[in-house]
Amino acid sequence: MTEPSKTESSKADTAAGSSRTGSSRTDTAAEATGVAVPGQEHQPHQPPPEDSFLSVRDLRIHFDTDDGLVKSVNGVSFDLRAGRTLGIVGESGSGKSVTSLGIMGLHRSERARISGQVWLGGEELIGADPDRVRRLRGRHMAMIFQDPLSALHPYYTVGSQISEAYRVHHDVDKKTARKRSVEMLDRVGIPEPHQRFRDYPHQFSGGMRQRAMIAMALINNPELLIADEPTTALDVTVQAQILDLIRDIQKEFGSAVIIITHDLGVVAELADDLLVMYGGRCVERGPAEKVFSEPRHPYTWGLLGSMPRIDRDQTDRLVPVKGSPPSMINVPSGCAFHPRCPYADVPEDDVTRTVLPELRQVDDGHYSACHMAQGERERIWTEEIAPKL
Ligand SMILES: Nc1ncnc2c1ncn2[C@@H]1O[C@H](COP(=O)(O)OP(=O)(O)OP(=O)(O)O)[C@@H](O)[C@H]1O
Repeated sequence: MTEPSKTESSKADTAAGSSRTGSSRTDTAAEATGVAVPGQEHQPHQPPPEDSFLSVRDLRIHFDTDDGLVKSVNGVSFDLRAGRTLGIVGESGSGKSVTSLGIMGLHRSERARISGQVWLGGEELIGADPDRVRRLRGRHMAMIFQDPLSALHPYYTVGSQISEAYRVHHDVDKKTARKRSVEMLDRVGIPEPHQRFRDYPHQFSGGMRQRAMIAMALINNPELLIADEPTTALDVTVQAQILDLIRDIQKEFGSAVIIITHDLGVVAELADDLLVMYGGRCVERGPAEKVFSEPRHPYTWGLLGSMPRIDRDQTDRLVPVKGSPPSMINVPSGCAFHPRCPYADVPEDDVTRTVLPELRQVDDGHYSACHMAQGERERIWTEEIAPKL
């Protein structure tokens, strides 16, 4: 990977798509990238596949809180090739944002315990020098947050922040950076971008702030773009524009994209692959079309509704699953989904309560972490349960 410019500043790091305050739950006071989870620090290092731009291996992120250890992410692994889009779905609190902030190296609190491996373009990030991670983050990765105010500094004009994000990584004068920033504001649908360039964030509406943050995230044509609910605050027309823009940037620059959303229309439209999270784990993963048409985990069945279809309406959202998400301090034993699983009561099914189901291949490139979708239980699943759903 090309070494980014050495003229980087922390303000520019902010502008390039990392967070001013991180998330509200991310401590920016310390610069450490976290401490290893006890017992996990001796994982053997396996190099990622050559065709993968981002490889995540056994990522675990826990937080030491006054109430106990919050086990937000418990062993997530995947590969993402350049030019591909991975959709991450799951209920609120399933660990989607913590995973993405972990990939970006944005868990800076000393209370964060992080282990596993994150390889970006062949370079390992977990445990790497924080300055190096910051440089990579500004130049090669960008993140679009749910809350644009977390990325925009209130004291600087929107235009100056976007320009600064560009200048940090390109040896250009202010005029050129300004021209490029105005172009980006225009591309994300900000009206009168020349005038709006001089406005402060509070002078923008919520939707415009979201678009300005997207402009800032995309200005350096990031090779990895993580979009966490990128279009939630926007009306349908602007949503479509933003999704088109993400797609255009991806096509033009072959970026790898991770999209986190509750909106099935967005994943159906953008994602090549889907990763379903529950209780900080990946419970199902595979080509989006397969996961939509033949979901193999009862949780995914629940989320998608009983008749999952790839051609869902744009406004469809993930369906709430009966029962409550697990506590991340006392994650249920065995399969964390078992207290809510309508099929955990099949005869002699103690295994769901005691044995953690591994993520196993159930079809070509399609993985499920459900005892029922594996081995002996495959028959119960395919012959008795699936036909009734
Ligand atoms: N800094 C932190 N300290 C303690 N717990 C945290 C911290 N950050 C996140 N958590 C907890 O980790 C769990 C996963 O949170 P995360 O934000 O990743 O969920 P999510 O799937 O992104 O949800 P949403 O869809 O609502 O954004 C939650 O229980 C959350 O409260």
